[in-house]
Amino acid sequence: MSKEIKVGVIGCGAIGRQHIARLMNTIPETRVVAVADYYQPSAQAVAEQYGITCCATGEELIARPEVEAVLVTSADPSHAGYVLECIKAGKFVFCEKPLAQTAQECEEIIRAEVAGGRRLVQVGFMRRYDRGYAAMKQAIESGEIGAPLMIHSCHRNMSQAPGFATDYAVTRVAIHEIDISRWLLDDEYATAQVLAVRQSKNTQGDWLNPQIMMLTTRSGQRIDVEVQTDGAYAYDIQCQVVGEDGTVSLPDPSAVVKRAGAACSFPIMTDWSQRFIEAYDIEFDAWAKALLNGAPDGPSAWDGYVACVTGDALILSRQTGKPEAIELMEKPSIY
Ligand SMILES: NC(=O)c1ccc[n+]([C@@H]2O[C@H](COP(=O)([O-])OP(=O)(O)OC[C@H]3O[C@@H](n4cnc5c(N)ncnc54)[C@H](O)[C@@H]3O)[C@@H](O)[C@H]2O)c1
Ligand SMILES: O[C@H]1[C@H](O)[C@@H](O)[C@H](O)[C@@H](O)[C@H]1O
Repeated sequence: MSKEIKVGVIGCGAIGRQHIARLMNTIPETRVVAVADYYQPSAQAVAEQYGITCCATGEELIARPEVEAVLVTSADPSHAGYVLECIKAGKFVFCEKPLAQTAQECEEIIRAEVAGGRRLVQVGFMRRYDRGYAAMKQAIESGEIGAPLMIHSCHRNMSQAPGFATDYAVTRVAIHEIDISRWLLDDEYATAQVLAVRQSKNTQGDWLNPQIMMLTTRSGQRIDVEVQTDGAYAYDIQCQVVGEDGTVSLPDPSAVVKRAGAACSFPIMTDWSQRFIEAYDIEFDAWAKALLNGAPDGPSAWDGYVACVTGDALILSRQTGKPEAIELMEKPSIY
């Protein structure tokens, strides 16, 4: 590995372009050397902007000898295939969430990574790098609020891209709460359930909105997640952990507090890219430093797998109307 990690990026859409700018301008240890996108004009535009290589396919990018690490920011269904290809080539790969579409695909990735004997994969669960969540975890671990008993959380969005569907409320939206809640509680899930709730008139398409998702952990804690996929007043992420001696809550990002017209207010952000901008920077800074030390140490293929198994159970529960058990394979020792 060179001192400046040469990264290839597959997927030059919204987050791909933001991460490319981040890897080029904000993270000193990384440089993007090649891009690919199955919509060629998109990759060409980015390649021209930075004067870098435009590859015809993701596979070609992975195979290029100068590419030392790969960032996958293409559409969800393509993630697993590219991650497997990177493992086959022995290259580090950072995959935006979700790791795969199904738990079976995640198992295949885990088997391939374990066969190589070392971690290559990191999954883009960036909330673990958000200063607010990190401070909550520290407070929980300090023992100050006693044993955590439950989490109340909500994930409210203003809009979704065309083609959205009910299941995406789990696989694209609540997947962040699935990951962050087990990280905060340091426990695995036992059951998952979706509860029906009165539907919002602001829903912009033919899908269920809102949904309430319930999870229990092996030690009996309960997590409730209110998911508004669209039509909400802002992009608002909230989380409160209730312990036996106190609570900790996710702070809002810092903003000027205005007192005027007999009211006190502060603005709330409207989309994820601004709300978590610092978390993404910290996430990639940590990724680069870990690679230079030999291996990624952030969210792993195991974490991507647990998120998929949990998501599958939530989706099944919406059909069966009852809590579904979450059963995991044995955790390999490299995780
Ligand atoms: N961590 C986060 O907060 C976060 C936020 C946004 C998006 N994401 C994830 O990032 C990924 C991209 O999201 P986006 O909002 O940028 O979507 P997008 O639609 O704006 O961009 C996706 C890009 O990938 C390309 N693409 C699709 N399939 C491909 C394939 N098989 N091979 C190569 N290129 C392909 C598309 O042409 C497009 O340019 C998604 O998986 C999404 O879940 C994560
Ligand atoms: O609800 C959004 C999440 O908060 C973001 O972090 C992205 O993952 C995006 O794709 C989702 O639509």
